Amino acid sequence: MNQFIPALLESLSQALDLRFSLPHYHLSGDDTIALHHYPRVGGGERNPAHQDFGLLTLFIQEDAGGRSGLEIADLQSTDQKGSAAIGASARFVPVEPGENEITVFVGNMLPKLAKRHRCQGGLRSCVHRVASGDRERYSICLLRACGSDDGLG
Ligand SMILES: O=C(O)CCC(=O)C(=O)O
Ligand SMILES: [Fe+2]
Repeated sequence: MNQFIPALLESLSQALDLRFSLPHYHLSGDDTIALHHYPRVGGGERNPAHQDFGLLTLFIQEDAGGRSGLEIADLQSTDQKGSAAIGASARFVPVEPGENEITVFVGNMLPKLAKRHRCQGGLRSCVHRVASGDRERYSICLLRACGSDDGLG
């Protein structure tokens, strides 16, 4: 993990055409690993629409076949702001990663950093939720934060 994460972040810096190096902002970062177990639920949401606080979130989710329940908001489909209002108005799109794939979400801090570095590209924090489903679901999320001295908290 110690080598993989910086290499992945450097690749993302290039792919997103950022004018700064993402690994730099992680050297002193406080990270959170979240292990989720969602029981089967017939209706409603298992995790309501929200944005993650950090720079990026990396997900590994089991491939149990069928729909996992993880969905992202199409931010073009609403002019609302804030995750609750977006959650109530946006169109949601299922995220179905294949085997051995990692899903990467933009968190709240990355657009702020991009703005600070005057990067183009209109990065926006990903609004996501876990919908109901007739399968149990497990996921592992690594929420990457900035260091506390980066002034973005
Ligand atoms: O379990 C999932 O796939 C989503 C979890 C999540 O959104 C989070 O931990 O912030
Ligand atoms: Fe999340």
